[in-house]
Amino acid sequence: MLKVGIVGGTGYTGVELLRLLASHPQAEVAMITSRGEEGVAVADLYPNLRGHYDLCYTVPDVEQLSSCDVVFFATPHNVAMQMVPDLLSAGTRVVDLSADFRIRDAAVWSEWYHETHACPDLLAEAVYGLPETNAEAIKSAKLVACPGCYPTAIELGFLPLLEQKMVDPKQLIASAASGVSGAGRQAKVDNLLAELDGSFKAYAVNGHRHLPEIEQELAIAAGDHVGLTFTPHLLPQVRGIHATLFSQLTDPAVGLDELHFAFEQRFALAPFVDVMPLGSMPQTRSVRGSNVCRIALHRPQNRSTIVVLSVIDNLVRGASGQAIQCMNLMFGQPETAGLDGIALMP
Ligand SMILES: NC(=O)C1=CN([C@@H]2O[C@H](COP(=O)(O)OP(=O)(O)OC[C@H]3O[C@@H](n4cnc5c(N)ncnc54)[C@H](OP(=O)(O)O)[C@@H]3O)[C@@H](O)[C@H]2O)C=CC1
Ligand SMILES: CC(=O)N[C@@H](CCC(=O)OP(=O)(O)O)C(=O)O
Repeated sequence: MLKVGIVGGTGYTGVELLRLLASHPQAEVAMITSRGEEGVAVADLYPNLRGHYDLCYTVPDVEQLSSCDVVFFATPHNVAMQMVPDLLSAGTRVVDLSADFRIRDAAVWSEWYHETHACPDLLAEAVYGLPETNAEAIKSAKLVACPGCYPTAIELGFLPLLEQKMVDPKQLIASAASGVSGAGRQAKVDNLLAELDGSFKAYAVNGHRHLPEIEQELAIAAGDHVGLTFTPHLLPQVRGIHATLFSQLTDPAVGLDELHFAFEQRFALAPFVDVMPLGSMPQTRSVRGSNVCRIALHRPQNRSTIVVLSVIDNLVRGASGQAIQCMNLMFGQPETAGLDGIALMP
């Protein structure tokens, strides 16, 4: 049994880790932290966990956490980076759901996160936790930096097109919308039902912190610099990301069937990417609660703009599910262990 610790267990990704790990055959959560809820039983805060956990929250303590085989950080940025060096020194492997280790360049990280990086020397060691591109490196990683939720949906949707140089890497556009659980379990006026219900809006149009992360990873896929315009939106629902991705064909003679085949081939061995039949329009509810990313490909009016639709559950494939997928790879478990739940519909 893998002994698991979770730092940040009262937030949405923390409780989603608990929900998913409850049915993992080879992992047991031994420790879960909260500074605000010390001593409270997790099942008292989250009744969906009643009967599955006897655990109570404790305050984060590196020495205690280092008795675990793996520690997940489900915390805001600038938390993991304070504790990770000591955990790694103690031989504990880390899966960080926050943005602390996603960006290779400490100066770029500081520019977008407005803090000085606490351990820039670890950035080169951290492995970006997108299993479809980095599975081999994840297997031996001591520190995995899980991708952001928007980056997961957007990178998977663009990957085959860029890797095969089928589209112009300088002309990429991603218009994406997220459910409000993406903003975490914090008291903010913007997250109130009365602010969200019946409404839809864009935000961070002039620069979202996921932009450098997505461009960094797409540049690796393309083998070239990329130019991305990324516009996030807030959806009046709890879970789900819907990304609509636009790119320009480098060779307009290439047919849609050929592009679709390239996607099918690229993800043939990926247990959590579903390349849908031509003409499909994936909905966020088709992935709600599941670790699957569903992708559909379109070429309107047979012109040279390719439209890719990519949907995920931000809390599962965009965070906790993908983090467990990485843990499975790191510890030689079946990649799908604990993750075979089917999406909830309706
Ligand atoms: N929500 C989403 O869809 C996604 C989130 N992420 C990322 O995952 C991380 C967690 O997100 P989410 O669950 O939404 O966040 P929440 O705000 O819902 O929860 C944050 C958790 O971190 C704990 N925490 C806060 N500050 C500290 C600290 N200084 N030291 C230790 N623990 C702390 C909180 O508990 P307490 O204060 O009691 O200690 C709480 O349990 C973030 O980095 C987020 O960006 C990534 C992908 C998707
Ligand atoms: C709806 C909403 O507010 N979403 C968050 C991003 C989601 C997230 O959790 O960001 P990370 O994946 O980097 O942790 C935002 O726009 O900042």
